[in-house]
Amino acid sequence: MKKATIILNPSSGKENSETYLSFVERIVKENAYTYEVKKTKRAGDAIRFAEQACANKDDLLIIMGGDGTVNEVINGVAEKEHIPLLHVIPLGTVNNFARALNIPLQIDEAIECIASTDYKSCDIGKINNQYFMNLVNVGAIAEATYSVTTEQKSKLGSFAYFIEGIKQFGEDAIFHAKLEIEDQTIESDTMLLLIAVTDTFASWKNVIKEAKIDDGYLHIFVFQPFTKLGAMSIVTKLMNGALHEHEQVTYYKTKKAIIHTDHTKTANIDGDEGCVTPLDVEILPKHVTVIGK
Ligand SMILES: Nc1ncnc2c1ncn2[C@@H]1O[C@H](COP(=O)(O)OP(=O)(O)OP(=O)(O)O)[C@@H](O)[C@H]1O
Repeated sequence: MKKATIILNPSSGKENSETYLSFVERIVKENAYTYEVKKTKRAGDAIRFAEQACANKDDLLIIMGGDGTVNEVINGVAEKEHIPLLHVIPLGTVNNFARALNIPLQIDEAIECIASTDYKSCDIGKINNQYFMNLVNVGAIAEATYSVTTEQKSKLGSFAYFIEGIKQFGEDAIFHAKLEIEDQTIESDTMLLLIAVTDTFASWKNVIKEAKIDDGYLHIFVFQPFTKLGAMSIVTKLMNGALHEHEQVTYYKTKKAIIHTDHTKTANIDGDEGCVTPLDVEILPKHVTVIGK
């Protein structure tokens, strides 16, 4: 029989992931898997459980949680020789990765996809000694998003990030960045740096049109300092999938970059506080196989 691990984060989203467990177990059994259920209690648990699933040579690893749990799993499996097929049941509030993979956001439908044979080989990003599957951003505006609470996210969705981000606008949010991209060195004052692997940003799918989940590239956007009014036009371009067309945004497509900033900045990795600059970023092409399209 095939082997599966189910990692369940009881604290994700509406905190109702456990109510779906028996349905997941039923579908897993019907598809001829033996399985183990592992419930997370704190940060880092999903990394450990994912490492164990690799060591156990599991065939399938099901993630019942939000983007934070998916990110931990990616960090657990990234360096391993055997990586199980991954499946995401999107139980968070934002679920960017599931959206990028066209996984149904309707939970019962996402559970039924366990039986699907639509597999996608996905790129993941490596940043210093961490991994990401969706998005890294750097800057005070990005840092402000740490203060977004689960309640705000549940009520306002992506707009919760914009509301917190906009509070940070001003001179203090400007920093100097030096980007080494292939044989170019680019220097710029900026308010925000964005590095995307997928086309999905703040729960909006298909807005970073340049980025395909399996194209083998990092998609880097450097935002020159902008005003609140300027931000409106940037958001409009973003929502139309035309961010690169904005005159204050510069776009680079690359497999690798080194990013320095003039003072210590922390990168926000897949929505959570991550590593401190300088950032050594690279793409690992088609590194994980995931159920999705
Ligand atoms: N039992 C638990 N109680 C409280 N927090 C937990 C528990 N288990 C894991 N966590 C925390 O939950 C985080 C991930 O939560 P989740 O998967 O909902 O991510 P998220 O980023 O909030 O998702 P989304 O943005 O999609 O809502 C983990 O990084 C860990 O810190």
